[in-house]
Amino acid sequence: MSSIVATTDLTKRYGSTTVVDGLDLAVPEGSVYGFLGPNGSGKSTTMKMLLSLVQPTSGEVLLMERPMNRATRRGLLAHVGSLIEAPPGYGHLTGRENLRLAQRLLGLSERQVDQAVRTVRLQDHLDKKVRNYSLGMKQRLGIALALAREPRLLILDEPTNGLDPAGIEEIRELMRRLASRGTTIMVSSHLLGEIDKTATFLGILSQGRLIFQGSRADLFQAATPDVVLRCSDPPAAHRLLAARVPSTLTGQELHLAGLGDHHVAACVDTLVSHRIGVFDVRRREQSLEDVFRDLTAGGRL
Ligand SMILES: Nc1ncnc2c1ncn2[C@@H]1O[C@H](COP(=O)(O)OP(=O)(O)OP(=O)(O)O)[C@@H](O)[C@H]1O
Repeated sequence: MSSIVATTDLTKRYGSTTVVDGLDLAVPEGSVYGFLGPNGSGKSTTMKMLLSLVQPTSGEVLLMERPMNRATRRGLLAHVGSLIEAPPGYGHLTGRENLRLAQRLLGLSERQVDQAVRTVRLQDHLDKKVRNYSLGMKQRLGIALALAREPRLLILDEPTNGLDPAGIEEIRELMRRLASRGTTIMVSSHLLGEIDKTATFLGILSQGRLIFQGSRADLFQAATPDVVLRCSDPPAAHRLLAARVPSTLTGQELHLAGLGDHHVAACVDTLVSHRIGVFDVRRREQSLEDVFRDLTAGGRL
């Protein structure tokens, strides 16, 4: 699969603070790439570097397999639509007037604008002033402006921020529709649940570093779920194992964190050799939220 966005060692420093730290991003063509990370982890800065709105301190950006630089920037960005931070649009103008402005500015056809408006389902609200739009409508107008040039790649920074559940679902549904037509979407969020169901690929950022990149299945595989162990003498087992592995005693269950299969076997061995009967050993069921929380809290992987 070819990468429509690829970065090598992409880094941004402000003074002595590194806010984006050596990113090697690979966004597969045709994917919905969920770019996740807590607030302040560097998502917006990264997206701005991809769009050449912020100059990287070091590293390289390839869009559509071509390096982004002063000479290629204009040509490459003609294939990219974006919505970064606050939705664009002049409040004192109507939706239609805003679209007309963009149409003239970007040299778009009537058909392109019409189609974009229909895609975001804004055709019945075009004569209203944008300042009277709901946040969801403003976001949809922003996406329509980004879509009108029929981009191969759409970069959306927290498009569901501040929306109510219905608005969030609308944006999700829109992303799914666009993806099914072949547009690659890179979408950021600090809330996994908001893009989890839409994203086919995930990149997770923590303190400027990419701590995971891959499919959802890869993520589950890479994160080691806790082992839950029941045995004949939980307090004794806890005393025996706590020195070697992070272990907590919850009621009659012992929870062992971050253990690979061989370590689990070694723990069971230890218990049995101390005449503690092992009743049950299983991996804890975990949601994607748990994995995300563990990863971003501990910065491990
Ligand atoms: N122009 C700037 N000068 C100095 N520091 C900056 C600048 N822009 C961003 N930062 C810092 O870089 C860090 C990452 O910010 P960024 O906006 O990229 O994070 P984010 O993951 O998008 O978070 P959020 O969701 O809150 O926007 C933050 O600590 C921010 O304060």
